[in-house]
Amino acid sequence: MMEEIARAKLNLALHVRGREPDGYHRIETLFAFCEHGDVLRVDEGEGLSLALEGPYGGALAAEPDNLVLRAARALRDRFAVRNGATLTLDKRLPVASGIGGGSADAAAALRLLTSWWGLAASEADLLEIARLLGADVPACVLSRTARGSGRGDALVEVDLPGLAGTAALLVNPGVPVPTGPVFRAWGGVDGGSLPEDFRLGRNDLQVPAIHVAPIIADTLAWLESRPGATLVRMSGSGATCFALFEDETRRDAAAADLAVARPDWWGMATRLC
Ligand SMILES: C[C@@](CO)(OP(=O)(O)O)[C@H](O)COP(=O)(O)OP(=O)(O)OC[C@H]1O[C@@H](n2ccc(N)nc2=O)[C@H](O)[C@@H]1O
Ligand SMILES: Nc1ncnc2c1ncn2[C@@H]1O[C@H](COP(=O)(O)OP(=O)(O)O)[C@@H](O)[C@H]1O
Repeated sequence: MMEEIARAKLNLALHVRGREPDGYHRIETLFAFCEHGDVLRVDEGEGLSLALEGPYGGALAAEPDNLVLRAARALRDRFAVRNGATLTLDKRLPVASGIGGGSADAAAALRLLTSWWGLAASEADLLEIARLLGADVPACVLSRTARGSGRGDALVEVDLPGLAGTAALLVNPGVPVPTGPVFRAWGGVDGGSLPEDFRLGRNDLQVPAIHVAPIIADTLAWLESRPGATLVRMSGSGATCFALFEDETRRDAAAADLAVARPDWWGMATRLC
C-alpha cells in the first residue's frame, strides 16, 4: 500500500483579466497549498477501481467519472501500463468548493501511480497530462507556491519568505458552487494585474460568487471579525473562504468559535506549505 496527500489549494489572490472566445478566462493567480487535504491510497488489483470514504465520500458517490479515475486512465494510456490499481479516496475536502479538491485528487493520482507503477514519468510529463484534466490540475501536480497565468496553467514557482508555516483557517458555509457559472457571472471589467504583494491583490470572482451564493458574504464577514486574522479572502470560485493568522493560538481560537457559532459550516485549521 502507498498513499499520497491531495493538498487543499488556495488562491491567495485571483485577478481575472479577460474572457477568451472559447469561454475560458485569462487569469493571474497566486497558488498556495495547505498541509492538509484529501488522502489517496493505492493497493494491488486487477483493472482500475476507486472506493470512496470520509466525510465527503458520499457527495461523490453519484459522480459518473471521478477525476481520480480519469487521471489514472490518462497516465496508464500514456505509459502503456498493464498493471491495475485499487484506489481509495478519503474525501475530506468539500466538493465544488474553490479549494481544488477534485483537481488535487487528480494530481495526487498522477504522482501516486507514477511511484506505484514505477514509471519513468518526469514532472513535465505529469504537467502535460494534468493540463488535459482541468485548468487547476497542473498547479496541484506541483503543490508548491506558484503564480499562474493564462487559464491558470502557465506556472512560475515563487519563493515567498515567511509564507510557509503561516497559520490558516478555511471555512465553507456548506453550499456547493460550480466554477463555470461564477466565471460567467464575472462583470467583464479588467481590474488590473496581480501585484507582487498578494495581500494588495483581490479575488475578482468574489463578487460574482456572492451573486451565486450570498452566504459567502456572511462567511467573509465572520472571518474578518476574528482576532488575529491578517488577511481574509475567498479562494477560487468559492464558496470556501480563508483567513491567515498571526499565530496558531488565535487560529485555533477562531476554529473553536466556528464549531460553536456555526456548527453546520465546515472548517479546517491548517498551515500553508
Ligand atoms: C477558479 C479556479 C482558480 O484556481 O479554481 P476552483 O474554483 O475551480 O477551485 C480555477 O481557475 C478553475 O480550474 P478548474 O476547476 O480546473 O477548471 P476547469 O475544470 O478547467 O473548468 C471548469 C469551468 O470553469 C471555467 N473556467 C475555468 C478556468 C478558467 N481560466 N476560465 C474559465 O472560464 C470554464 O467555464 C470551465 O468550463
Ligand atoms: N475526486 C473529486 N473530488 C471532487 N470533485 C470531483 C472529483 N471528481 C470529479 N469531481 C467533479 O468535479 C467538480 C469540481 O470539483 P472540485 O475540483 O472539488 O471543485 P473546486 O475546484 O471548485 O473545489 C465537482 O462538482 C464534481 O462533480
